[in-house]
Amino acid sequence: MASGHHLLLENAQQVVLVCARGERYLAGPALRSLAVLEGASLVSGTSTLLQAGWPPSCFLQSSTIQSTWHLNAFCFSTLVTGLVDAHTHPVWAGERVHEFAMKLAGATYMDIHQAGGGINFTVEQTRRASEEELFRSFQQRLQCMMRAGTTLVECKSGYGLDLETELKMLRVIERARRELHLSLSATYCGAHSVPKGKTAIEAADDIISNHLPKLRELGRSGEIHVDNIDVFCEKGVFDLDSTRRILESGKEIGLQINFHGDELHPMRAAELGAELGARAVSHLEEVSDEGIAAMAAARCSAVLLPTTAYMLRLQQPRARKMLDEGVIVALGSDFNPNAYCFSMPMVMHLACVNMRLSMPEALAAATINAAYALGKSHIHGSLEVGKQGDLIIISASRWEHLIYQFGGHHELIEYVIAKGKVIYKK
Ligand SMILES: N=CN[C@@H](CCC(=O)O)C(=O)O
Ligand SMILES: [Zn+2]
Repeated sequence: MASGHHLLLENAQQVVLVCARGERYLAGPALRSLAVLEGASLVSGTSTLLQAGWPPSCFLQSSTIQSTWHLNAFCFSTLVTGLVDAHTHPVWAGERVHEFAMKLAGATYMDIHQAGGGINFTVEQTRRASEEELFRSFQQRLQCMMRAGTTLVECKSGYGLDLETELKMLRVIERARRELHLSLSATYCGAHSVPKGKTAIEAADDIISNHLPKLRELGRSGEIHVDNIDVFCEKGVFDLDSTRRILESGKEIGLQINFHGDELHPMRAAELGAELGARAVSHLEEVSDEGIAAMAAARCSAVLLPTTAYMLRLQQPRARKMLDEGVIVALGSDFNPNAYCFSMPMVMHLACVNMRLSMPEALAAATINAAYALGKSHIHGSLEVGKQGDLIIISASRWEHLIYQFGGHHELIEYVIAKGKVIYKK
């Protein structure tokens, strides 16, 4: 064994790099086959082993590795780059299992929302919860995501709506970023719903005049780091004009635009996202043909959320048309009290069956393309030199088992490794 490395994984059946030429995303024909090494080994740490003549694509670098691991005899194991979850709402209090029963009995998402349930119900519970309480439940949810193979996760605020509670949520996300092993992308989603007692225009004014200046101040002082800005652009929530005003103001203070659009009604949100230079628009069940073309041209990624369409029995987003037109398709779990799913392997399975993605398309959407949607594909989303050493080890001869075995990820995932360090062992 050569010296100088920190993590050496030998004799894997397959090593799934996803891509190997520094691509920032995969779209079009590049999705037909992923970069997979057969019968390979991998090292994460220093580049010493390059001298031992190993293929350079097997070398990762991480500056934060604490100890040396040497895992051998993986002849029945496959290494896969860590999964990226591009859309979650993981910080909240209370529960909404009763609403699942209402939906099964025929209520729509908007029936429940307009009757004061849904997001507004969770807002009341979250406002009452202490920061510590929110952190504890958030930490447990991140653990569940991690055990399902997620190593980078987007985390939204948006169950506060008032400045005080939005900041409480963002502090919880910031604490997790500093204390826990997973990588996080923080999203300010103060326009997730119109708060009681305000119109959408008043809520937008409050966000633009009060929330965003405070975020800029806290970002400058280093107290809270926010990456993205989000709005729920939907009929009866924020219309296109209010959405535009909020997103433009967010962009002015340096946030990446990444918002909910064209979910329940066609809103021309995709067209807006393309025009504003958004990194991503999520949902898109009701996207127009023009919206798809505009997103492809603008390299604005589509974050598709198979759990939502499944849970709410919505029409599926037209993923095949998006892929055929060259849109960068990413996936997210949409974990929230409405769609309670931690598992990106299950999300990929649903994307394949219900949205007709191939397995390579689904894995790219849950790794390099999800990282692109978060502006992080230069360090996440594939196993390549210079990227963070995030990967999972599954007990299977081929990576496709991770998607094929629906709900089987707990049995399959043996190890989760983040920044070159083992953070979970089954
Ligand atoms: N559509 C808006 N937001 C969430 C649902 C949040 C909730 O119902 O609490 C979503 O992405 O599905
Ligand atoms: Zn959402």
